[in-house]
Amino acid sequence: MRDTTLAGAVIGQDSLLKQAALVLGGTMFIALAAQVSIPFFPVPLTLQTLAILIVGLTFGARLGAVTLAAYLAEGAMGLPVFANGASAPALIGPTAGFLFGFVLMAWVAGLAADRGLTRGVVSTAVVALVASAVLYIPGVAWPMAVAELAGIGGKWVGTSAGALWSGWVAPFLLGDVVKSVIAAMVVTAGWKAAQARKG
Ligand SMILES: O=C(O)CCCC[C@@H]1SC[C@@H]2NC(=O)N[C@@H]21
Repeated sequence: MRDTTLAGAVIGQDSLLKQAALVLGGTMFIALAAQVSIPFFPVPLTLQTLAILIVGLTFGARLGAVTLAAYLAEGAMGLPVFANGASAPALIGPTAGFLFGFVLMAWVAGLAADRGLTRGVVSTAVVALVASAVLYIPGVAWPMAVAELAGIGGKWVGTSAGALWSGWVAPFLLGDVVKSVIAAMVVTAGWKAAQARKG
């Protein structure tokens, strides 16, 4: 049977042990990428989204979303896995919408992978761009309204549309394009290598 995900083709996702190893490895990869950042305020530019795209595109929707849920759990437990070594407090800070949205982002990328849409560079880059765009829905909804509804205070809560654009969206758009193309190149190269190995 044809493997639907790259992780399945390379190491298999058939046993619980393999799935746990993938989830653990995925969270470590994302945590490392989170430390590569340019500390813009209030939202840093980081390599998290590149790592999340690669995880989602490689693991598929279910395991990708589980990996991101595990990543959030690690941070909630106090591990310094978020940007700039942050942990639990970030889950109610200005970037919390992005953090929770990472689960959705990995799921969207993984869904396309599960459907076989991530074999060519162009289609994979388009999928990665769509998943990157979807992330801004929770990313912006959080400071715009959700944090206030959740009873969270802060200068960034209920901020203006202009500030949302200049703090939460605009600085990252070019990077999203670059990260999407890199993720697509990595994943399609992975598929080529996996196929060459099979002969
Ligand atoms: O606090 C965290 O660990 C999350 C940081 C979120 C950064 C967001 S993700 C989308 C956008 N692209 C970036 O490079 N930075 C922001």
